[in-house]
Amino acid sequence: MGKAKIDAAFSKVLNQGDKAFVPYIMAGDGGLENLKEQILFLEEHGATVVELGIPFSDPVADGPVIQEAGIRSLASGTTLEAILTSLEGWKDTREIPIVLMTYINLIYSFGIEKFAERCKEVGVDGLIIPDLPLEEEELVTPALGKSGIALIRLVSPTSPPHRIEQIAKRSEGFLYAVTVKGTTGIRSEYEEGIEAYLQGLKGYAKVPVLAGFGVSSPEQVRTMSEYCDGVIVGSKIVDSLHQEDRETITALIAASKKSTAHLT
Ligand SMILES: O=P(O)(O)OC[C@@H](O)[C@@H](O)c1c[nH]c2ccccc12
Repeated sequence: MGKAKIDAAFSKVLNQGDKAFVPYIMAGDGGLENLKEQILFLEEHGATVVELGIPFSDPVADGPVIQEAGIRSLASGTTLEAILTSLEGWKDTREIPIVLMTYINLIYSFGIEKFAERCKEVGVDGLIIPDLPLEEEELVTPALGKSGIALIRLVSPTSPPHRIEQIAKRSEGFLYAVTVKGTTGIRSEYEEGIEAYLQGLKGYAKVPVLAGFGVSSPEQVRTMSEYCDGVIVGSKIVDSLHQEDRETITALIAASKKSTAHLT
């Protein structure tokens, strides 16, 4: 459970020569009653860990596709407690580790200690809290440490080097390397810099380094994975689930596997 479960999932994938693939989905988009089927689908098709977004009224770090998914989810009545209860109901059915992506406000109003305990109970293995800066981490790290839940840190190319080093050294579960400055779609201009940036992170991090933001095609999955341990794909997965286009999802996951690495 927890951190150890995430570590084991990455070791397994990386030891067999594949790259890690972490899909992001918004809990309750398409109805919370479908969460189990959605996650088991991702597990069955070879995802390494699922990043599960909790819908929130003020999602400052989410892009437009994810924001829309959050609005749909909230409109269908999804609550944090209902998500946790759903996860608890079938925790023995899944093997894939679950990482919740949620803002600090939600955790704070739930109660930090209570939240960490509840996460452990329902089989949540890690947390991503995008609006929790390094300086404020102490707010949650004692409770998470006690429950064995990994705190996944994010770094971005705009973080100053000493800060990147500090964050990377503390990383647990995996290090989330944001690969774009600002908006997506200008990847080719960054390619050279990105390679050095990701390889630099690998030098500091004690856990796998995964690249996220703007990865939306099998080709990008392969290219980005060359420089690190794998990728996180959000908007494209959320959009494909919403469009009921499961083939796009399986093709993205397949691109992280060694056996398809030669295909274009
Ligand atoms: O959507 P993209 O470009 O594929 O990037 C993943 C990202 O959306 C997902 O990990 C995420 C959703 N909300 C976030 C908030 C902060 C950081 C990351 C996220």
